[in-house]
Amino acid sequence: MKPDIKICGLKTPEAVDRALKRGATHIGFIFFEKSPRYIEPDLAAKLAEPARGKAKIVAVVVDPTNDELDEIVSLLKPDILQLHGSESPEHVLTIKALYGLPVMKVFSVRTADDLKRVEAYIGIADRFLFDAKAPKGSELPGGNGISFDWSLLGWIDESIDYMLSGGLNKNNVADALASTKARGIDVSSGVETEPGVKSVALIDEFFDAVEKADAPVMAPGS
Ligand SMILES: O=C(O)c1ccccc1N[C@@H]1O[C@H](COP(=O)(O)O)[C@@H](O)[C@H]1O
Repeated sequence: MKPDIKICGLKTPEAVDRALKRGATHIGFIFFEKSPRYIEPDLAAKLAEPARGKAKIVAVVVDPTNDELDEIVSLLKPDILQLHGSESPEHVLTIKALYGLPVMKVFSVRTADDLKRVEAYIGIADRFLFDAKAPKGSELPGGNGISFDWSLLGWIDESIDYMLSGGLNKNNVADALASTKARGIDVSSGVETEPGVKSVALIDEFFDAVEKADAPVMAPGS
């Protein structure tokens, strides 16, 4: 089955356009002010316009207040809220009830312990996203361009719908898909020339790598 592909941290019409042309199923906008990918909600709304009905529009927020969510939801009208902080199951339920939107809850992973609380969110979060835990000293909870040990996800049942992120790029995405049961992949730094600067060439190369990974292996002579 073809994986969902989310290109995250978009800030230009060129990058949005290329992601859509290549078949991104999700495009993400970052509403975390310390991020080099931060974008004002009104600008994100304009950039997202060509994606409506073609790809899911994802608002990435970190321990958001209701005021922040009110502004983002009313301007951007996202399809999904990506909760990338330490939102409790109760907070996720409150957000879902307030905004009526599906939630993708992020778990930041370095060790097996980081996955202990997943069960508490089953039946509450609509989807999970497993990302690498930020290195010490980083101000960003995500978007650090580093991977984690994917074998830690081995116990996660196939019935659990999750995306994978953290340092994915054209060189490791095939391996990531082969080594996990991720139904989707999410990339930001891996399609950038520097933090916050997306490259259409790298977006192309990322999609090429996913397509190659997905292509059936032909028997010799066939
Ligand atoms: O990208 C950011 O700056 C960011 C800031 C705050 C929360 C999440 C952020 N990005 C998310 O991080 C992952 C993986 O990024 P990368 O490919 O390792 O750079 C992705 O889910 C982004 O949504």
